[in-house]
Amino acid sequence: MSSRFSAEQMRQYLRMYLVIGSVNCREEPVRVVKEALAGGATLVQFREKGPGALTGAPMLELALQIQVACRLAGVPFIVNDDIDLALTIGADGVHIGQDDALASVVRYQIGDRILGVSAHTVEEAKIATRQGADYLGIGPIYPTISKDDAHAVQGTGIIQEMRKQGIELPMVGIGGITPERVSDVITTGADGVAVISAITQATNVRKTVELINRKVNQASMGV
Ligand SMILES: Cc1ncc(COP(=O)(O)OP(=O)(O)O)c(N)n1
Ligand SMILES: Cc1nc(C(=O)O)sc1CCOP(=O)(O)O
Ligand SMILES: [Mg+2]
Repeated sequence: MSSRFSAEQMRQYLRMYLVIGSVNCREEPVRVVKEALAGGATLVQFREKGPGALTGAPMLELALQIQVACRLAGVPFIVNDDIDLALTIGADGVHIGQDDALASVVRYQIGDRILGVSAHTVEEAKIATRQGADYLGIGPIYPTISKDDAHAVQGTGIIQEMRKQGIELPMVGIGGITPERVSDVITTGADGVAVISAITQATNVRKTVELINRKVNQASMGV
């Protein structure tokens, strides 16, 4: 089974994918999300992880506030890692990695909600496809400050390799992506970019998201 969305719709959602948790933000996370949505973020992932991450009721409250902001903007809301949280609050989907629950089991648990899976190799991408993933997160493309246990930097070559080897699933590049790097990520075959710090640490979140969106559009049109 795949999600309620077509692959083409999924590709559109992946274009400017904000990944965010309170740990990543200099200012109030809900405000950052609202600014990013105003700038045209197309998908939002709640990733409450790392030193000082919220737990319990405060974490739930933040998730709900971000979900409401996404609903009002008509943008799907994805939960990272925590399937129970996603099901409890009625999120639009989940993102899991290779060290998280098995994708085929998660697909069964979440029905036709969106399922994103991290893949670092062509083999992992093939397995995730068979197990019902709707999209792949490929990274880290560049060095990242936002994930302590990130794999070795892969460069855009991994995206090119995945496409060359016949991986057709919608795909997003992640890790160290800045507006200047968007073009290379898209032209090598990604449908979009997933970004934490370049947005959450930006002095102007809305303008940064607008710029990334513009770069994704230009690169996908070959401009
Ligand atoms: C869009 C996207 N791609 C990759 C990841 C990383 O997932 P994972 O490997 O499970 O690592 P954590 O984010 O859970 O630390 C992601 N979250 N989103
Ligand atoms: C959450 C995450 N996953 C990665 C992977 O390689 O799978 S890299 C990463 C962190 C991305 O944050 P930033 O945009 O600040 O580099
Ligand atoms: Mg994970």
